[in-house]
Amino acid sequence: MAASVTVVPKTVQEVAAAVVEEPPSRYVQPELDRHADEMPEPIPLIDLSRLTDADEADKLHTALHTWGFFLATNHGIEDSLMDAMMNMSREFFRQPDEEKHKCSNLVDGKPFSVEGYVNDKLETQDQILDWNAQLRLRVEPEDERNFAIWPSYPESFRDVLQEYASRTKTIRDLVLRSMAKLLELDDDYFVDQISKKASGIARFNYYPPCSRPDLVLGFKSHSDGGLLTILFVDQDVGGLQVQKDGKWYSVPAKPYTLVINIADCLEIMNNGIFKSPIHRVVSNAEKERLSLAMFYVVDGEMMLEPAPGLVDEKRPSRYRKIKTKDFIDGVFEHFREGKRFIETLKI
Ligand SMILES: O=C(O)CCC(=O)C(=O)O
Ligand SMILES: [Fe+2]
Repeated sequence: MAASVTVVPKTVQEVAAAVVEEPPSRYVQPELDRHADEMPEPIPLIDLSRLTDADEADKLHTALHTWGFFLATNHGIEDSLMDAMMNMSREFFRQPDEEKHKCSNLVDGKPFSVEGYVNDKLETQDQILDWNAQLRLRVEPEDERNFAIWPSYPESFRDVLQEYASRTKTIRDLVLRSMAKLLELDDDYFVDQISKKASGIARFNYYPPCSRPDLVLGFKSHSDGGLLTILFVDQDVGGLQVQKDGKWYSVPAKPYTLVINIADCLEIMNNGIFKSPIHRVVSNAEKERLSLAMFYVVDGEMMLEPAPGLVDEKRPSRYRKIKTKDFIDGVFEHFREGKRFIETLKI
């Protein structure tokens, strides 16, 4: 086992700015095969304004069953709000380092919080880092928004994010209700699991171009730890790939559509009927890429377990019960090593 160390690396933006030819070895993925196939059939594009129609609900069912991902249109967020959100993010990341560090998650040089302009903890010497800088901000519960750490530049960042977050929360509930219906649960089953203490994190990802995209990953292979993720990807810059039956497929970037995926807590709650997809992001040499992922989780004190209505003799519970907080801690620990904690809970 590698010796444990706590080293705070430079953020990837600082590293990327200094790199001329080769990325430092800490970022180099051994034997990376970044190839992905075209999807045999495109990921279904779901019209969220028509989810009560049987044909649209069927499409959602197919998407969740096949990919765990779907593309969403007519989601209720105006193009202008999406543009504003992405532009704010771009402006934030383009600031000089000392400005961004005002939102740092460090105290005395050590990471203290999941929130902020993030420096990930380096737990071991051989941990490989992603070619990706992040700003993470808690948006739920609303009364726990820590504005002290939210960027004050660009000036309207705060208002735009609050508006954006109120829209994605509505989308979250709409999708959770549709999923419950597809699983023949009470429509509100999943929504009712979300108490006032449930959290929502906005994660702004910034992927600098990399001179050697064949050596690094923007985001290493993982599944999301929460309940549901609502992702908004920069126009025209691809890179997201999803795994199915051990093969990688490219997820197309489509302007003004959202990419929504099931995450691990929901896989447990639906007893593995819909899986939380494994995905990653490959880097590119020319263009910077941005994305904004809204992660929704249940309250940390809640016990995670399959919905009783989805457990019977034919389909016994497939996951061990666990407190959500312990689950999320396990997700972070395993992610650093490129592993998935959910695998350890399978019965
Ligand atoms: O940037 C992307 O397309 C995906 C980001 C992602 O997977 C994540 O933030 O968990
Ligand atoms: Fe993800």
